[in-house]
Amino acid sequence: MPEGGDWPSCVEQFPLEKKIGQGAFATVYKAHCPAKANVAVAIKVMDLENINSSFEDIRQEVQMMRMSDHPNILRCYCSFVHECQLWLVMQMMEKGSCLHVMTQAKRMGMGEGMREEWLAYILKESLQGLKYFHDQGQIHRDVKAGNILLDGEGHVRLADFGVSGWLINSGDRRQTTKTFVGTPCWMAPEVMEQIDGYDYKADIWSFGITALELAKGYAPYAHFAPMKVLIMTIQQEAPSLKSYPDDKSVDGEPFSRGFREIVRLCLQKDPKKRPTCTTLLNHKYFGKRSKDSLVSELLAKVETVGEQDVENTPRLPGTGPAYVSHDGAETLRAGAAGIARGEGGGKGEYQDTVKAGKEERLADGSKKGPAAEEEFVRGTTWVFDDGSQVILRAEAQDGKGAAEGSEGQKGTDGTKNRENKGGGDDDASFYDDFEKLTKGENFKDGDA
Ligand SMILES: Nc1ncnc2c1ncn2[C@@H]1O[C@H](COP(=O)(O)OP(=O)(O)OP(=O)(O)O)[C@@H](O)[C@H]1O
Repeated sequence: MPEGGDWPSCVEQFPLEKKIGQGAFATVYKAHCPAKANVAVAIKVMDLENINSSFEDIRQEVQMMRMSDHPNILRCYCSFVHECQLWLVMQMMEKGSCLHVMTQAKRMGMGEGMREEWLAYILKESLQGLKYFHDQGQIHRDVKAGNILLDGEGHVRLADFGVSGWLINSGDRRQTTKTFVGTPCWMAPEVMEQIDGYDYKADIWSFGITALELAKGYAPYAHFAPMKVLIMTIQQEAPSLKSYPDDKSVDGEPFSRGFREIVRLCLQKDPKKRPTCTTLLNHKYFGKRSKDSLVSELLAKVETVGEQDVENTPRLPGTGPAYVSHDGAETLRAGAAGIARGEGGGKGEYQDTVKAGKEERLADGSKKGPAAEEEFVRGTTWVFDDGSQVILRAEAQDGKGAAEGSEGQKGTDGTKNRENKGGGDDDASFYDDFEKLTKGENFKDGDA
């Protein structure tokens, strides 16, 4: 392994061979580095258009990534700018991400999700990597199966630390700053609400969602449109295996009590109640875990990345990035407070509610009594990967709320807005349109 020493930092030293992955913001290629004994590397190429951080910030973070030294953290060897792209030269993990492995396994007829002994090992290793970040006072912010990488020997490394913080929607930069916030399905409720801020416990929530994702092959609300994911996460009970049509493992076996317990502990809505990585690692569920069957029964069957063409598998609706647009700290702090954290949000009682002013409006246009005394902000906008937007707007003074759903990039000004300034019938038709808008119809095929 070519650790240490100076790495070259020019494109000529990394002739790209094959595309091995496609994310929302980056394309990943395989290359070999002649100056480093021809070692195989993975190069993540990101358009600078998508990057919202200063080069100094990125330089410092890459420096930190380069210095990260843990068996469960992906190494970043060097980075440089080429034309309008940022190149990150990283350690090659031959089997790609857990998401990639699960997609391949499904295609081979091995079913959806991983067997429990495989995923328990992967979770334990990932948790060790996450603990390393947390011990250094860092938050990962984007823990998910797509960011857990595997090699052929069953080594597990957490990737993309810090990268999410650099990104913005490349859409309309003129109008507003769009801060990358996360991927709705994995986002903790407190990250969505942005009321009191959030801390490293947000990663523990994402870890719990990832546990379910590995178990069943997709995140609990992945089939719902992003706005719905936000509302469900905030309003409903925390997801669990019960959120799926059946709660069995891919081999038809029920998941262990230990697994259910880990998921329950991580997916507590109150971040303070969630355990730390250390507490989780001390749980007997993570006691003795072997990679043997993962390697022989799964990884041995999965092709090495770069040996097959990368297909742009369409994303499920709730699995694309989401941003919050804001005009300043004030708005961001209040964030999605405009999304009702409904008292009516019990299990199976999902309601499309948007709180506006001092009222809570239901999907049928009726009102549901006085909402909690919260400060509402003007114009909190969630922007999703497909360009669709939902603007939650409140006029606290007169109690009349307005919510707009808009489809991005339509019309000459770049936006097509659907306005509603309060009022029952208008509300009902707004929600009809809103429902249509968020059904996922706007998700383009091939949006990977
Ligand atoms: N170091 C690596 N070694 C091998 N394969 C990699 C490596 N990094 C990324 N990949 C592959 O490339 C794919 C795309 O990676 P990328 O980080 O751009 O997107 P993602 O994490 O899958 O999705 P998103 O853009 O939503 O974060 C991964 O799913 C993985 O299969």
